[in-house]
Amino acid sequence: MDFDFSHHSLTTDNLTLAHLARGAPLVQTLISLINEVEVKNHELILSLFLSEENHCLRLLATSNLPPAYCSAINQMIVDGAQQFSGRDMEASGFFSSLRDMAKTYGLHVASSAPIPYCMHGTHGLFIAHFRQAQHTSDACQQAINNAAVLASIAIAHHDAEARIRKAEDALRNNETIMALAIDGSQTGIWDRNIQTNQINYSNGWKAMLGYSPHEISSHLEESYTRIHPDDLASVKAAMQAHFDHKTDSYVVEHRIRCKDGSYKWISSRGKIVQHDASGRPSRMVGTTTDITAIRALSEELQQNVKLITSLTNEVPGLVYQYTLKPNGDAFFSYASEGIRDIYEIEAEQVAENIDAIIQLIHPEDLPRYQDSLRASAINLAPWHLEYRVVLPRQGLRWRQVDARPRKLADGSILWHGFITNITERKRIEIELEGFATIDFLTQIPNRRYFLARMGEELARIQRVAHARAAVLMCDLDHFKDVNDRHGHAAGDLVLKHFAVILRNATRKIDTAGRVGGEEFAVVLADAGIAEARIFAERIAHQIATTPVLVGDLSIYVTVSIGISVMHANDVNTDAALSRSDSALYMAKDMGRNRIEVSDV
Ligand SMILES: Nc1nc2c(ncn2[C@@H]2O[C@H](COP(=O)(O)OP(=O)(O)OP(=O)(O)O)[C@@H](O)[C@H]2O)c(=O)[nH]1
Repeated sequence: MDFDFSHHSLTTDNLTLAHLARGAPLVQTLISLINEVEVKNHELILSLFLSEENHCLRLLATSNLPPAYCSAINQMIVDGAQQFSGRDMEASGFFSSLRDMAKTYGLHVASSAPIPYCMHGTHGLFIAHFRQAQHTSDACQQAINNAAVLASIAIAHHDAEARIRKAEDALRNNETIMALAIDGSQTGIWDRNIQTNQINYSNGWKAMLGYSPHEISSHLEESYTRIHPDDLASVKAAMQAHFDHKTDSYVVEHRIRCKDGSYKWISSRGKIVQHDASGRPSRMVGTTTDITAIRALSEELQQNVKLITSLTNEVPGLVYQYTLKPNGDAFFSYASEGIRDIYEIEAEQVAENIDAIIQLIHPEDLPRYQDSLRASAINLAPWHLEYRVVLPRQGLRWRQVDARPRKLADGSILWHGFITNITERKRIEIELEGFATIDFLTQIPNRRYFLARMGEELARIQRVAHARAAVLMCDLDHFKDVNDRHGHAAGDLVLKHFAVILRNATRKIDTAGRVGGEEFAVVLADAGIAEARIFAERIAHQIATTPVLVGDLSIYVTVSIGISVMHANDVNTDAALSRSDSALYMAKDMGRNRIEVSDV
């Protein structure tokens, strides 16, 4: 039996659109649509299935289709959109199996209509059943097609709304995160209309200064009254620089008055974000961050640095930090003002390398200086040294260094230490040493005592007829090489070793002394040239054949010796000494490791 579907479809459209306008849930809208079509034909049962991504059908809306039959359709797989076109259903394998299944539920498949989606494709399809077997009229098919279009609109509308809701949720979420971040960073936001000079502040901005949301006006001029008078010029200059395109953004730190009259330090940043049609800036937005606490902390830090600097500058001498990099680069990472007195240079001169200092160290002390520093680095042992410097203004001066090394993660070594002026102490020490009789290093008579003993011997010769005495000057050969090759400490051991040889070789009536760095002298009482030569040969042989052991090293040295005898008519001790010295000079000249006798 036929029905006037064309009149009916108009009512259905309106009803469906009314549902959409009301924002009714999708399924409710679709069921109302289905009811509207069914109510005009009692034999018709409409059902709407969505096609899933896995090519299955899923029931979305029906009023009268038996649930068990719906579940069976839900399991069916559809192979393509073309099968959904109603008139072709006879040709479709899907519909022939659907028709067989419908019969088991006492129903007859009448027709179907795809639910269009965009230009091509479908959301799914309407399937129409009849309770009695009958022909589907064109008008009926038209009504089903029309319902399919309306369903498509309802589904698209629903999808669009869902997308908008999702975007709104994401935006709200972002806004919440942004608000939390701004709150947590003690930051307020401002927005300035450059042409009207109105500024709007966020509530957080106002709260930062202790104001409630309605307490601050939006006049630019009023904002200037809150800026500390001493900072106003720099704030305006920073703003102008940005307006004049001299800066990418407006950035300034200044003080601002709070509601209670106190001042806070703030960091204000902003940027022009809009221009009017003629290109003039029209809007600027920015942030204001409370940096009072950070400023206070940095001021405290600066005070501490000042305190440490003035303390180190007050300490007499040079307080310093010295760095030795794994690649050998060395420099003073810190040097107090004392460097001007200790080395007569500026800290900057040694901030990158220490050449300026190396040049000032006395050449004789430089090897000791470098050896001891190296040893401190290798053993990570405290560095202590007394050494001489030759300064442009002060001349020869004594310095003492004391420093502690520490190894850093990158392999560098860092010393913290100080260098003091010990010139006066050294002067007294040297003076006192003059009064002493024993040489500290070798523990044999020193030069002063040796000359005194020589004087006594000369007096004896001048007093006693036929009395004799021989004078030997001994100088170790190439001693500088020993120092250079094995270090100063090894050189000291060699000096001590030779002193022991001399002490063991001399009698009570003889005197052996250290008269210079590596120079030794001997007075042999009651001895002439022949006895002196035998003595000289003995000690020369001993030193040449008994090595000094330094660790695994055996250091061999030789000695050159000059011999002369004292004369009763010598005016002083210098006479015999200088004759022996000339003979020694000859021995050196003739190739070293030799004994030469003065012929005078
Ligand atoms: N280890 C050590 N070396 C010293 C001491 N006093 C002086 N010297 C060093 O002795 C060396 C003497 O060197 P030179 O005068 O050039 O003589 P040399 O190398 O022995 O050469 P010749 O005498 O010509 O064979 C210098 O390098 C001094 O630094 C000391 O107390 N200990």
